[in-house]
Amino acid sequence: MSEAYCPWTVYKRAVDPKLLHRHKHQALGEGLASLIDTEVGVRVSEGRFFDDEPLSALLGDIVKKAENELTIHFDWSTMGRLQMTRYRPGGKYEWHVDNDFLLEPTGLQRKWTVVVGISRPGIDFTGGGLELMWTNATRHAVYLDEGDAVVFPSTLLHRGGPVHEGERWILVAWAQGQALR
Ligand SMILES: O=C(O)CCC(=O)C(=O)O
Ligand SMILES: [Fe+2]
Repeated sequence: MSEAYCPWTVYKRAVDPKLLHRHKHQALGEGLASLIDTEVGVRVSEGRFFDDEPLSALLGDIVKKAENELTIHFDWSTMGRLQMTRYRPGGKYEWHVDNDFLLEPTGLQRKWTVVVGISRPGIDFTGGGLELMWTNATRHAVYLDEGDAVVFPSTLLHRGGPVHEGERWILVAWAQGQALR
């Protein structure tokens, strides 16, 4: 039997955890906005957008590497702003896709999603974690240790499962480009 193809790839220790922790503390100091999505009620988390050009460039390189490995090439031009997200106990982000709207004011669409772990599963938090939906409604759990990055198409259904104890922090970035291309 041939090996199953899945359109995502995980890179261990792709980002220096020290840098991620610095950004986490900076976001804490500046204040996190509630990301509770009351309209559809799928998201209970807090976060903050921030900029770090060298980190964006690094994440862009990771996306290009993933495109070559997965042999999928989307038309994208920028990584856009980075997002720091915190889930506390009960925090979650239910099944969704990331490309379902155009980004103001650029009109760009998200093409690739990069999630980088900042907290250690089973140590800093229990429960939670990223799951990706693939063929035949199969759920694939992705365990991201601090510094690990996963790259997947923003069209893919995914969720951040409910955190039970502790705090789960992640960095999320998106390769963005012209819509419908
Ligand atoms: O919690 C996760 O791992 C997923 C985060 C996510 O899907 C998002 O921020 O768009
Ligand atoms: Fe998402």
